[in-house]
Amino acid sequence: MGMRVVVIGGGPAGLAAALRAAELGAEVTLLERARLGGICFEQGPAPVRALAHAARLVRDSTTWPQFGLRGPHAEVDMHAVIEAARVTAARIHESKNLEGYARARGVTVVQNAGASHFVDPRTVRTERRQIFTADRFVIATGGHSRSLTIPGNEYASSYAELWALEELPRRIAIVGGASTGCQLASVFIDLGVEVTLVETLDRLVPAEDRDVSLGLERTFRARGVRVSTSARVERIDHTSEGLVLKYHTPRGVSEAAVDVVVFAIGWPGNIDELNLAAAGVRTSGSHIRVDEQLRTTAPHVFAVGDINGLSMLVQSAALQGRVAAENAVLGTRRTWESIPISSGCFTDPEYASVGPTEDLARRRGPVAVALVPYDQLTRAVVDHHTDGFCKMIADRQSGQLVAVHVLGENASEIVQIGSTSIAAGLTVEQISDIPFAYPTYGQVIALGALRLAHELGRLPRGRTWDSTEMSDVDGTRDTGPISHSHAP
Ligand SMILES: Cc1cc2nc3c(=O)[nH]c(=O)nc-3n(C[C@H](O)[C@H](O)[C@H](O)COP(=O)(O)OP(=O)(O)OC[C@H]3O[C@@H](n4cnc5c(N)ncnc54)[C@H](O)[C@@H]3O)c2cc1C
Ligand SMILES: NC(=O)c1ccc[n+]([C@@H]2O[C@H](COP(=O)([O-])OP(=O)(O)OC[C@H]3O[C@@H](n4cnc5c(N)ncnc54)[C@H](O)[C@@H]3O)[C@@H](O)[C@H]2O)c1
Repeated sequence: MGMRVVVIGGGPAGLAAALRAAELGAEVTLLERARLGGICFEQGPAPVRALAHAARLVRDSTTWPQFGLRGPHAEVDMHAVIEAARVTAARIHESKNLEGYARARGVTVVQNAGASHFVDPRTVRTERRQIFTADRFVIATGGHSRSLTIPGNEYASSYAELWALEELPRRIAIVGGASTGCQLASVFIDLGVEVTLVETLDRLVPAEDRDVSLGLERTFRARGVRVSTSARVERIDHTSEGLVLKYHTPRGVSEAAVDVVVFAIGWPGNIDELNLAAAGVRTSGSHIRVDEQLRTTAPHVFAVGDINGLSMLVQSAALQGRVAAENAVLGTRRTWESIPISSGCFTDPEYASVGPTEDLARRRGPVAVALVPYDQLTRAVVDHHTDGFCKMIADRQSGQLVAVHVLGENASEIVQIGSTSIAAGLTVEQISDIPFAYPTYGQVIALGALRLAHELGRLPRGRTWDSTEMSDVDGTRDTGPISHSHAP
C-alpha cells in the first residue's frame, strides 16, 4: 500500500495539496465540511470581485461627460446587486466541477462531512462519525472573520452578514482598513453610501508599501470616504436614529452615526473544531504554527493556506498546498517562499504588489527606486485614469528587479509582468528593452525599468528615452523622482 494522506479542508489550499499528493502516487482522502471550493466562491474573491465590478460600472456612469456621452446614471438595487454577484460566483463554481476533477485524478472526496477533528495523531473523525487513518495529514481549514469585544459589538455585522443585505444602507462604518475593509469602503462609496473607515494603525493597508497606503487614503478621501487612522474603537450605541460608533483618534473622540457597522479586522484560523492537541499540533495565536516547509509541531502533519496565517491569498494557498504535498509524500524539504507572489486588491483605484516594500527592501541592502506617475502613461491619459503610479525597486549590484508596487487602473495585471520578470531574474535594462504594446498600462513597467537602468548606469546601448512611450528618461526628473519616491 502507498502512503496514505488525509487532507482536511477543500478550499484552494486543500485541493492543491490533495491533487499534488495523488499525482505523486499517494492514496489521498479529502475531507470537506461543506462543499469543495472554500471561501473563494462563497464570500471571498469571486463574489467580491463581482460586487466591485458592479460598483465600478456605477462609478463609470458618472464619467460619461468626459467622453462626450450623455445619459441617465445607474441606479442601485442592492438585493439584485448581491444576487448577481452570487449567481456569477456560483456559475464559476459550477464550471470548475471540482469534485469531478479531483475524483478523476484519484482523490477520494468526502463532502458535506461536517467538521473533522483529530482523535489521535494518526486518526481523524468527521462530524458524521466516519473514521480515517493516515500516515500524513495536511490541514487546510481556512479562517473566518474576527469580531471585537467592545460594548455594543452585538449591533455590528460580521463580514458574512453583509451578504444578507436587502437594501442599500445610507451610512456604513467599516472597522479595519486593510484588504477587506478598503475593498468594502470602495464598493459602498461607489454605490452611493456614506462611508466611515476606521483603522487602528497609522495608515490604511498597513502591510503595503507606504506610498500605496498614502495614495489610497488620498483618493479615498477625495471620493468622500471619511478615513480615520491611528484610531481606537470604543463602543457601539444603539439609538432611535441608528447606530453610533465611538472611537478615539489622536485628535480626540469621534463619532459616526450610521445604519450598519461592519468589522473587517482580521481572519483567525478555523482551529477550534480540530482538536489539535490530540495530534500534538501547536498553535500560535489563532493560527497553526508551521516551519518554512509548512510542517507543524507534529512532523507528520502539515498546515497550509489561511490556517497558518502566513499569506492569506488564493495563490499562496495553492502554492503552499503543492509544496506541503511534496514534502509530505516525497520527504523533500521544499520551502514555499522562494517564488515571488503577486497580489492585488480590487479597490478603486486598485492596488497590487510583488516583492518587498521600499522600507523593507532598503533595510535588506542597497536598492534603486523609480516611481512613474500614471499621468506620464499614454493609455492612462486616454482612459482618464491618471490617478496612480507604479513604483519599481531594483537591486543596485545585480540590476535585477526585486519589487513592483502599483496603485491605479489595472494594477493587478501590471504587477504580474513584474512578478514574471522577477521570477526570470531579468535585469532592468533587459526589461526596458522589451517592446511592449502601445498604448497599454503594462508599458509602465518598461518606463520604470528604463528609469532604473538610467539611475544604475546600465542603459541598453546608451538609450535615454522610451521609444514606444516617447518618454524622455532625463526629462522625467521634472515630474517624478528617480532614486527616491514620495507620496504621489
Ligand atoms: C473578502 C475577501 C476577499 C478576498 N479576496 C481575495 C482575492 O481577491 N485574491 C486572493 O488571492 N485572495 C483573496 N482572499 C483570500 C482568499 O479567499 C483565501 O486566502 C483563500 O481562500 C484561502 O484558502 P484556504 O484553502 O486556506 O481556505 P478556505 O478557502 O477558507 O477553505 C477552507 C475550507 O476548509 C473547510 N473546513 C473548515 N474547517 C473544517 C473542518 N474542521 N473539517 C473539514 N473541513 C473544514 C471549509 O468549509 C472550507 O471549504 C479574500 C478573502 C476575503 C475574506
Ligand atoms: N484582494 C485580496 O487579495 C484580498 C481581499 C480581502 C482579503 N484578503 C485576505 O484576507 C485576509 C483578511 O483580510 P482583512 O482585511 O479582513 O484582515 P487583515 O488582518 O489583513 O487586516 C485587518 C486590519 O484591521 C485593523 N484592525 C485590527 N483591529 C482593529 C480595531 N480594533 N480597530 C480598527 N482596526 C483594526 C488591522 O490593523 C488591519 O489593518 C488578509 O490576510 C488578506 O490577505 C485578500
